[in-house]
Amino acid sequence: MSSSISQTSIPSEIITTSSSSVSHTVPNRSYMCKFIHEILSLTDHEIERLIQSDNFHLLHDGIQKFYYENKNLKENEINHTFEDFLHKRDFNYIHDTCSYNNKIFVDLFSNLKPDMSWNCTTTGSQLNDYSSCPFFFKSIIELKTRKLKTKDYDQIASYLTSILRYSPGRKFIIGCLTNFEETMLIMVLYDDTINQIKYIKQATVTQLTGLQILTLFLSLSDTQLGYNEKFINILSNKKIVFLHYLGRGSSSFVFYCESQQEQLIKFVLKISRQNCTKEKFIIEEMNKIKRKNMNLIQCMDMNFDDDYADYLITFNLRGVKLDKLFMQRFLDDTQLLINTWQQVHLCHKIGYIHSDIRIGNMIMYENMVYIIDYSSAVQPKTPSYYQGCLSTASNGILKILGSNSEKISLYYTDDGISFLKCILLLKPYFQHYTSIIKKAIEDNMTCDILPTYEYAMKLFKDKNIIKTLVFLEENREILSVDDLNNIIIHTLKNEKTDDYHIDEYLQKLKL
Ligand SMILES: Nc1ncnc2c1ncn2[C@@H]1O[C@H](COP(=O)(O)OP(=O)(O)OP(=O)(O)O)[C@@H](O)[C@H]1O
Repeated sequence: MSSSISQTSIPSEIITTSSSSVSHTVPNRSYMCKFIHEILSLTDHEIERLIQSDNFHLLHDGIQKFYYENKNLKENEINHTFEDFLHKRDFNYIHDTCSYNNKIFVDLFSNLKPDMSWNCTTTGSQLNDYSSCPFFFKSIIELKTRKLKTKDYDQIASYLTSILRYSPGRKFIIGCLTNFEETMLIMVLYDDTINQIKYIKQATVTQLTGLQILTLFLSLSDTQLGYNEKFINILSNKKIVFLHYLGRGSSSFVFYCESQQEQLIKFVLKISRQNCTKEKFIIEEMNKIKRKNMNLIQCMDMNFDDDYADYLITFNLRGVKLDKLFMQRFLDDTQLLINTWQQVHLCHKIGYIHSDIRIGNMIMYENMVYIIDYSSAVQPKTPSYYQGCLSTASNGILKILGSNSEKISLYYTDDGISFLKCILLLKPYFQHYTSIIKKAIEDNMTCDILPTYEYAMKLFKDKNIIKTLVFLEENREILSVDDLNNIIIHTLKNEKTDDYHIDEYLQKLKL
């Protein structure tokens, strides 16, 4: 399988670890080179005017003095000293984050720590829990005390990418890499049309000195950095208070919140870089046709009435991830499995394929399992870039992704296969292969997943669940929603019985 998989989709989790924690490094990241004025969308003349201004001179001379006084400091010391320097000059919102440990910050950057973060904080000069949410970041500065290296570009580019991929509607972000004598601007852009991130670095040919470029960077406005405050305003206008951070997906952060308007309503808020209208629509349509007592997640109408409201979605219940004990119950309790599957079937009934069925997209609430995250859902015969996870994708999908990176069509059966693969990955006899698949995702070696499934499915060909999987793979393109439902329910009901002749049942269906 080619590396194209990692470009068109964001690998997702296997069991509990978040998909996006897998890797923020893109192998062989390629950069376009542009002049400073192109990166900043300014003319040479505008840049010239800026650097002639009194404010620029004042800041530039201050940084120069700072540099000469502190050039012998160690890297971790210089961050802190530079923070002090900036705060004294009213740059209150740039923080030394070398050792910042807040959970959201740690999750956002996958345990790595940018040197300095330029945030939009509501609480003055202190970083607090929620000001390290991705959509509060304006930029990142990486401070080095040695010559800049290629790996430094990659490091800052991955920080900027993390912010960009979780910032609703944000098109680009500009960061700064400096050792004071040399400064480089890096721009990361999101091209929604081709679902790809692009990297731009500043051309080394420039008349400006490192200190001038750094001063110029610090003088940039929010808009020039790609930051848009309008989105944040919705949250403050609606007086939404964040109570708990619940987790993140590959394009969203999720919080338990309280609305401080008339009624103190509590709800789950997902803030996504992607438009959530489709996900909202699907959940609402499913709720219209669901049976009375069926467990199903619901959206809440918070009247966000704003352009940016499309990047927000609210849910009625706050679940928890399936823990070890519950996963065991999930495996043993046939009725629980059927209830969970029925939510996927309902999604099919309204004409959508969930396309990201995995344990990480199941939450537990009052002893029931709820399927979440309908954001990757697609309609059959509608080619699109695959956004689901790879660890539970059907072999059919894995094969196609291995040979091209174009849009692909999915089938309802793909969800059935993913559902059974979720169970398979938890089975004791499959654990060796579960580890291989998990490692393949972590190491970005997604090409190993398909052969692992193919090999293990031959090895365990007598297991009932594998017999169904083989049948579903063979008939992936032709099974109707109802046939698929019957097969899955039949398999779940009979999966644990030894004298079960699934072949006969499946052959009957084939006829
Ligand atoms: N209702 C909820 N209750 C508790 N936690 C939730 C809820 N909804 C989402 N979460 C948490 O937030 C995480 C991200 O949510 P979700 O999977 O919907 O985001 P996403 O960005 O669309 O994900 P994906 O990576 O699949 O594209 C979930 O894995 C889960 O941990």
